[in-house]
This record gives sequence, C-alpha cells and structure tokens, in this order.
Amino acid sequence: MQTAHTLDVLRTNVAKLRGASDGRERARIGLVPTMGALHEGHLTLVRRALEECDAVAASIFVNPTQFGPNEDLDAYPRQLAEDAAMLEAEGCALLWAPSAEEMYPEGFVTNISVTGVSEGLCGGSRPGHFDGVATVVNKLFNQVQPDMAFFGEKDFQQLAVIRAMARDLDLAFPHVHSIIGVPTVRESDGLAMSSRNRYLSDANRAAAANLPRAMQAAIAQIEAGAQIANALSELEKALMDAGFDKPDYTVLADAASLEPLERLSGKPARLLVAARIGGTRLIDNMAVSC
Ligand SMILES: Nc1ncnc2c1ncn2[C@@H]1O[C@H](COP(=O)(O)OP(=O)(O)OP(=O)(O)O)[C@@H](O)[C@H]1O
Ligand SMILES: CC(C)(CO)[C@@H](O)C(=O)[O-]
Ligand code: BAL
Repeated sequence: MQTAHTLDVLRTNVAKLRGASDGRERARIGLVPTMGALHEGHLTLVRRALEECDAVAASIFVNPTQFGPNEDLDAYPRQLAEDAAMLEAEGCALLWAPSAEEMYPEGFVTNISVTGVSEGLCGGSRPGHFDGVATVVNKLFNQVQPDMAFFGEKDFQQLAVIRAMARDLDLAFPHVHSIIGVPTVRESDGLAMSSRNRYLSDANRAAAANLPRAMQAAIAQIEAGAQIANALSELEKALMDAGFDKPDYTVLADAASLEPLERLSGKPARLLVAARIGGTRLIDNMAVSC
C-alpha cells in the first residue's frame, strides 16, 4: 500500500493505480473516506469497495471544519500507523492522509452548504457540521476522482447530504448510484460500531447497548400501529432510565427526504436517534417497515 501525505504524491499514485489493472485500460477506483481510528465498520466499507472496484483508496483526515468549537477535535483518536497496517492487511492500495495545511492552505475561502436534508437532526444539534462534511468530501472526490465512494449508513444523514451534493453539483463520476451506502456494522450486543465508543467507561459502554434495544422496541410499537409521538416519548424515557442525557433527537423520518413523519406514509421510513451518555454523543438509525 502506498501512503500519500501531499497532493502531488496522491496524484502520482492515483495515476499509477488507474493504469495498472490486469491489462484493463482503466482501473476502477473505490474511495473510502474516514477520520481514522478504524474498526470493523470501516473495514467492511473497504471490503465492499474491493468487491465493486479494481483498487481501493482510503482517506484518513480528522477534518477540523466539521467539528464545533466545543466538540472533540483535539480528543479525537489518532493512530495512523495502526490504521495503515489494518488497511494494508485488507488489500487497500492507497492511503491518502493529508495534513490540515495540505487540505486547507492559507487563503482557503470556499464552503459547500447543502440545504434541506442537512437541516434538523445532527444538522440541528451540530451547526455547520454538514458544511464541513460536504466541503471536505467534495475535495476528496476531486482529489482522488474515484469511480465509486463508500459511506456507512450509521451516518445516515451524512450519506443523504453527500448524495444531494454529488447530484446537485454534477460531480464528474456519479450518478447517485456511485455513492454506495453500506449497512451499519454492530457489536455483538447491538451497539453500532463507532470510533467514539472508545470514549465510553465500562459502565457506560454496557448501558449504551440500551440505545439499539430501545430503538428496536420503539420500532416494534410503531409497526404494530402505536402513535408515533407516544413511541418516541417512551424511547426517550427508556434512554434516560438507562443513563443517557435527554436525547438531542428521537425522530421518525422519511428515509429519502429526512422530513419528520407523524404517521407512516407507505414510503420507507427511518428511526434516527442521537443521545449522549457520560459526555459521549452516540448516533444510530434503523429502518421502519411502512
Ligand atoms: N458501524 C459502522 N458501520 C458501517 N459504517 C460505519 C460504521 N461506523 C462508521 N462507518 C462509516 O465509516 C466512514 C468513516 O466514519 P468515521 O471515520 O467518522 O467513523 P465513526 O466510527 O463513525 O466515527 P465517529 O465516532 O467519529 O462518528 C463513514 O462513512 C461512516 O458512516
Ligand atoms: C465523511 C468524513 C470522512 C468527512 O470528514 C467523515 O464525516 C466521516 O468519517 O464520516
Ligand atoms: N462520523 C461522522 C463524523 C463526525 O461525527 O464528525
């Protein structure tokens, strides 16, 4: 695996990768953007990319512009050597790990802001977050020029924002279908894997498994015809009983527009939750049958 820390080295390596695939004219490159501190969720994205493409490039960049002033930018785990070894073992061909100065040189003045799907949910509780995500992902797409890009459904709203951005800006590679959403990978007790799970104390880690459990209970109620408002307020209560703070949100939303729903509409729906336990903000989402 080649590692690039500068754009020049990245471009040279991308060009080499494109020319080098079993006599094919042009290798298909899959991009897996991450912030590092890799776990099985990330590695599942890499494996999926390897199935769909000839070569995989992963990026590791803890993007400062998507963190709010009181968020965990400084505390966010950084372990580049360990991550690189994991990616290499999976068969990743290229690691793009720029510095903040390489990504945002002096004089950087551009911002990409997606409206609609970025509003509410995490966009409501993390102002500016999705501008930071959309801008850096657009840069990553331009830098690597992948044929496909792979994102986790764990960050469901992020996936919707990136799809909207790619569609609206006519990015060179995608049809929206070139942005692949990969189902959430979970721990054995159901907790969605996340780099931030490592912030949890043992007691809070055990209690955190109540998040997916309580969501499943709410979904069972909703699918059985319960009032959505009642099911959501029971979900909130179950989380607070388990030691979570009052959740940032518990929302049943249309799975495409992310507009909140007061009743099932026959279209795909999603239950989305963000809640803190012991200062760690966890998010999760699950499909609801309509
Ligand atoms: N459990 C998971 N299952 C599938 N994809 C995941 C999972 N966790 C993260 N991803 C995906 O990996 C990519 C990189 O995410 P990121 O590096 O932020 O990891 P993370 O574990 O979500 O970290 P954080 O705790 O900061 O949210 C994103 O597309 C994200 O949706
Ligand atoms: C997509 C992303 C790599 C952009 O910084 C980040 O938001 C993440 O890891 O999900
Ligand atoms: N996994 C999404 C990146 C973030 O929380 O900033």
